[in-house]
Amino acid sequence: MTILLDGLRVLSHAATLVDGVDLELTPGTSTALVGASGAGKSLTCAALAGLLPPNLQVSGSLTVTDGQDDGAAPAGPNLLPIPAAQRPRGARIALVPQDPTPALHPLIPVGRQIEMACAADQGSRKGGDAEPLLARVGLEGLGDRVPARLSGGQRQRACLALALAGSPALLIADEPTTALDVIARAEILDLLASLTRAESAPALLLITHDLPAAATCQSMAVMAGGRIIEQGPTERLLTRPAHPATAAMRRAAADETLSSALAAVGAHQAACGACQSHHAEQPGAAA
Ligand SMILES: Nc1ncnc2c1ncn2[C@@H]1O[C@H](COP(=O)(O)OP(=O)(O)OP(=O)(O)O)[C@@H](O)[C@H]1O
Repeated sequence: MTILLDGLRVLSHAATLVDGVDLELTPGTSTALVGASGAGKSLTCAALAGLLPPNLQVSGSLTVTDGQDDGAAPAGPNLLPIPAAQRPRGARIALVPQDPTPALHPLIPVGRQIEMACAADQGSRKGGDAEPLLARVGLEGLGDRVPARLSGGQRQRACLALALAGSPALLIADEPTTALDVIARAEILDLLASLTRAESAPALLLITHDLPAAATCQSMAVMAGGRIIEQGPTERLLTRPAHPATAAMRRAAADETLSSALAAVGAHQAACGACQSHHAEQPGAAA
């Protein structure tokens, strides 16, 4: 199976917001979509997921080709003009939002919400079984809790389970770790990586500003000004970026780490200096 986005353009009146984006995604692989604020990442993903606001015009094609990757299988219909809810089963593209709270019903236990999503996917009135999905995202035994009784990381896991209930060909995670502490962040990145290794795994597209998070993906696409300026294996882009904007992002990420470490060392030395002179002034302090 291959998910092929070809020549995506998104326009708002005369303004071109996304300008000729091509992506090829295969189930079981992970791709990070990175770029500065306003580069066009969210609009690209909204177009992929069939969730663009109605004030925007879209052109290009998005096809999900089923079967073997030998080019023999016919491509499906162009999904770009088809809204998310009307896309055919097996060609669905799920978007996990940055903030899980508004995406979950506040009064319904998350297990029930997942059952309803499974039932909707199967077109049945009976609830589906939430347990396998709860287990897949590490929420075993927590299905009877309403979202307010879950941590931020657990709510993000519940959103992932809801997205997986539709058996998507592609799972898009939009900055899924922004609101999380470092431990929950690492756990969600680990979970996303494990989802792509599972049997009948979807393709994963991770939108992020966070280059260390992008490094957990096999490949990376860098956006600027509505275009993809560079894409390829993550290891190559992070070690030998070809485009100056990718190199600048890499330097900024490295400087950020270095400057915060230096600031922390400086603060520590200042505190130690103050502490030592305080002790030296005390009667009986060792010289
Ligand atoms: N509904 C809309 N109508 C008109 N312009 C829009 C709309 N949504 C986004 N834009 C514009 O399109 C451009 C790309 O926006 P987009 O949200 O895709 O950027 P982004 O790369 O996801 O940024 P960020 O990382 O800050 O979320 C921006 O200039 C933005 O102002």
